[in-house]
Amino acid sequence: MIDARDLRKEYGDFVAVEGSTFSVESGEVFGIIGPNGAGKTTTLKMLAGLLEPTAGEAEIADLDTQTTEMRERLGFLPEESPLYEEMTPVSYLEFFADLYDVPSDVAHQRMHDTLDELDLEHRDRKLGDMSKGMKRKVAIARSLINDPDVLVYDEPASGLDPLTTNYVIEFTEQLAEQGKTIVFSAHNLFHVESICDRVVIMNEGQIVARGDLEQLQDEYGETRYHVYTTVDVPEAAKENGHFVRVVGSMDAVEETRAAAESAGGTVVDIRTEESSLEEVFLNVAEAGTRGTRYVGEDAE
Ligand SMILES: Nc1ncnc2c1ncn2[C@@H]1O[C@H](COP(=O)(O)OP(=O)(O)OP(=O)(O)O)[C@@H](O)[C@H]1O
Repeated sequence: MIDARDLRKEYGDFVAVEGSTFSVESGEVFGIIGPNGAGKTTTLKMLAGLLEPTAGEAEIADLDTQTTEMRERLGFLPEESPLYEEMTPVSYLEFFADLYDVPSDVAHQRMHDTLDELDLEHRDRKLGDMSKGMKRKVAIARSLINDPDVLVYDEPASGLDPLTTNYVIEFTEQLAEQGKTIVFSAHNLFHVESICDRVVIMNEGQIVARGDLEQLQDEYGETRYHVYTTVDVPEAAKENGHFVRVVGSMDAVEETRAAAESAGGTVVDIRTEESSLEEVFLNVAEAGTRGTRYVGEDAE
């Protein structure tokens, strides 16, 4: 559904995004994560046709992202979405429906259905008088007014309280269940982990790791084994009437078993724990940065 090939964006002599190649299948939820300044917003804006790549190209459903036809099939939610303060949610959404030539009866039904799902009241209140969470919901409704197949969401839950954040993340998940293809960036890796099928990790303008969570865990994470014993063993903690020692290898599991048996006890349970996306991310970030970021500098 989405094909990005060798995307590059330069601002003057600064390279914000370099050699970004990835594809997103129809119906997939695809996460772009990375530290501040990694190039996530720049990538998303190139996908949404709002920024022209310096080199490379992106296509959505075989349409170049710089074309109007493609933009009509896409819903973009910017990280910051300034809304027209004097408008109400209804007049604002009507305005955008008009831009997309959505017939007004269809637009009304659609906007109220979306606002119902988002639980947004006070639809005739001025946007300037609304809370940040309410404004975000209106911005989300705007991204859906043309009933797009593809959604590009930049930090959909940025700056929202935990309750509204959950609402927005669950809503995004529902959109995926309805068959929308979603590309989004987020700093909260727990959210990414909970709804993304695949992820790319960006650092300093480049994709430095990619895959589904299992692949990323295999490559950059570690398995921890929680070994439960009936007797105390070195480095064990007491837990619910047993002792538990957390180790990082099967050899250490066997050592723990031997220690328990020599103290007259046994191993009663072994549970495995995989790295979270957050740990994977930190491991990838620690693995190093690329060092050069300016046009003309030799890559290291
Ligand atoms: N218009 C611009 N002119 C010059 N540099 C820019 C411009 N827009 C972005 N940059 C730079 O490009 C780099 C990537 O920015 P981008 O906004 O894509 O990062 P990001 O990963 O989305 O960061 P964040 O997580 O902080 O939102 C940053 O170093 C930023 O300062």
